Amino acid sequence: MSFDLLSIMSGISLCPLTEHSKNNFCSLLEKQNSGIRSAGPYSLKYKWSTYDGHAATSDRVMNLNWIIMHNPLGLWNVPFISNCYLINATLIKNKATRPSYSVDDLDPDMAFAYINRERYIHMYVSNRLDFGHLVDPDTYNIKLTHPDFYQILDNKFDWEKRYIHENYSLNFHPNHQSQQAYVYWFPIANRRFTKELINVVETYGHWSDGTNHDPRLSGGYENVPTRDIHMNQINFEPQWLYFLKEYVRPLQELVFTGYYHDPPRAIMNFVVRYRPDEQPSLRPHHDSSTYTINIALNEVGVDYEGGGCRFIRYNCSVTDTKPGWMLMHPGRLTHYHEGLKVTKGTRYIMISFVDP
Ligand SMILES: O=C(O)CCC(=O)C(=O)O
Ligand SMILES: [Fe+2]
Repeated sequence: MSFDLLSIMSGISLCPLTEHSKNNFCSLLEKQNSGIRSAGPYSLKYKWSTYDGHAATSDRVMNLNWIIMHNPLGLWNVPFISNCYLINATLIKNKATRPSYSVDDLDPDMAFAYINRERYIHMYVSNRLDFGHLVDPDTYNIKLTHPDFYQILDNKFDWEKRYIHENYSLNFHPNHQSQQAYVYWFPIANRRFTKELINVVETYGHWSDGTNHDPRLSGGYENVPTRDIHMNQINFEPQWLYFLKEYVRPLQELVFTGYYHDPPRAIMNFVVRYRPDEQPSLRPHHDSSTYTINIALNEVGVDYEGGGCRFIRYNCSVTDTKPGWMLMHPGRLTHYHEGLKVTKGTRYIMISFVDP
């Protein structure tokens, strides 16, 4: 645990604070200078049901959830706080009120709250200011290239704000979807998403060799090989399937009406890399999917030249792709297609064969 002494106000916060949080803490304290205060950077998955016997009533559990939902705003006297709080320094100086973390076999946070209650030291939660959210140390892996990118299952709220395209919700406006030959086009991910995904796969670096022999597949054989990295190779498969369910499936239901498959299934989820001197193009084929998604990860004319996807039956080529925009098209039978030749630079796309 790291200690962050707040010099302006007399207090100690038991968690590293950002400048923004510090300022917010200080302005809170100016208004109410007493006791021990927890100010809002909750871990989103935190369960409030873990009080010891003294504090556990279902009423209280209800109330605390209510506070977290920001309704109504205020300063709340609560029986239990943990993870991130500010303690008035006078409580620490005085031996009789100094925090203690050990009582019988209680966990340290339970013991801390229990002793405060026994001593009539009030603990407060404020939800008046937004302090952001704590990450869950059990799932936040700082060894990953982009830990936040992996947080979709643990903190969907922040993940969505960080990675989903700012115009995603416009896809659901009537008549807003655009298509040609039943190839639909949607903004879905932002530039941070596309850049971080490229970084993650390039850092991993084990691209397939582009031959038909592919030990990653159950049959060991790939009929139409690309140079790619699968999501399970970067330990992102559960996260990716959740992305398909939460952000891709609703768009599919919008445009291919009457087809429901929740959750979507997908075994083949991979980033493809095209380069003139490696694999510049992909021969005509059908995908083994009910529908396929194809998200552009970088920018034509800037990062590469050429490239794109051509649907042969309709003589329809999509070459003006934009990073974070997703093509969605039927996989089998009608949408025989090819990857057009990249003549310069590197083109990256993210592909999923959904419901094979
Ligand atoms: O290059 C493209 O956009 C098409 C890729 C593709 O068809 C595939 O990976 O199955
Ligand atoms: Fe394909």
